[in-house]
Amino acid sequence: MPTVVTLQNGQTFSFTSNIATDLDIIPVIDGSRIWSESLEDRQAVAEEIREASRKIGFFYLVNHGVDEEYTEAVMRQAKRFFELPEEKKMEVFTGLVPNEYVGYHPMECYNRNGWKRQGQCAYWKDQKFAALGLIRRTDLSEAFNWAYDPAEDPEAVDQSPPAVSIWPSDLPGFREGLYAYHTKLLQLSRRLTRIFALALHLPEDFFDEYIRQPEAGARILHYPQQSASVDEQNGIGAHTDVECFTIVNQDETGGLEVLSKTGAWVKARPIPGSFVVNIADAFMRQTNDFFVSTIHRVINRNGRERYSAPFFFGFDRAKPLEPVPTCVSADNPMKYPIMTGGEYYTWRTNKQKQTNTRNTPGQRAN
Ligand SMILES: O=C(O)CCC(=O)C(=O)O
Ligand SMILES: [Fe+2]
Repeated sequence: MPTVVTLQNGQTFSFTSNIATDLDIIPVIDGSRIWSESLEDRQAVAEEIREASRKIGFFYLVNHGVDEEYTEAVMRQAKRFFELPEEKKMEVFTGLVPNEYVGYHPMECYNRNGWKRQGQCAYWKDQKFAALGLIRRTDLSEAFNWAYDPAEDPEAVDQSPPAVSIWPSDLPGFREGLYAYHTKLLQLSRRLTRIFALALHLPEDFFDEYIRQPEAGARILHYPQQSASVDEQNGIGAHTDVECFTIVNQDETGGLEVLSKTGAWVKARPIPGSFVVNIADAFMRQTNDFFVSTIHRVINRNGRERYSAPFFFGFDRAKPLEPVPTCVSADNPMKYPIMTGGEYYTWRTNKQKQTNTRNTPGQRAN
């Protein structure tokens, strides 16, 4: 019997086996050419990215130009933060900030894949109901998110938007370490956006006006080693990302899995020095499904603690996500209603925050 799951973007999907395989379906792309002076080189890498983005929606980027000084520093800061006592981390609880995804997301409080039966709910622990099936637990991970801040963007055109992130007290160097990384990833993402324009057979500067003030949030995550089975619990449940594309910096533990088009879970094994890049929902909408936003999850049964740092890049909140002209035609009209980036992100953020079992009605974002 295939398992059917409904995601927060409304999409349903199914898979027949919950066991991930090692199939090599995620291409490894040499990113050095995205920085090349030669348009031919940039077009060549763009064609590889085009194929990856429409077939699987995931690729590894090696030789991406971000020094390991930054990728390692962000992991060190992650370890420092997650080692703090729970009450210290709860000082920056995300439930305190309506509409924004910033701050601390506690362990085992979210349920990304929409499972109904949660460990915290007493009724499912009752013998007579427990007999109805597995007790399913909320995601075994904790996260801290921070947002774009024009003061940390060397290319910012407008310094007026307020910084929305919240920061723990008494953790010197934490904010600085995270923003040093964030600024490098902003630079890489702006460059990649130009390559995505070429990949969509558009002029290279086509999306430039969308990324002067981008939506660019990031998070650090900690996944303890799980002892529960994959059927009972995930590190982060099956989901798609919200913005245009995500750049994931993962440690050497492993655990990220991608759902292939044939319904098999495939391991995105760690490749030292690489980033994993994936297409997210706003880009899939804008390209009228030409690029695919692929379902993924994390299961850490690898015998050690896992840390990761995804960076989520999206277009300016104020701009309508107009269809990409090379992806619509009389025979292939736009499938989605047009809304601004901001309207789309806010809707999705609130949906996600409401799966947090710790939000009290007073704290709930809406
Ligand atoms: O930890 C990872 O490798 C991926 C995390 C992820 O998918 C997310 O935060 O959206
Ligand atoms: Fe994700």
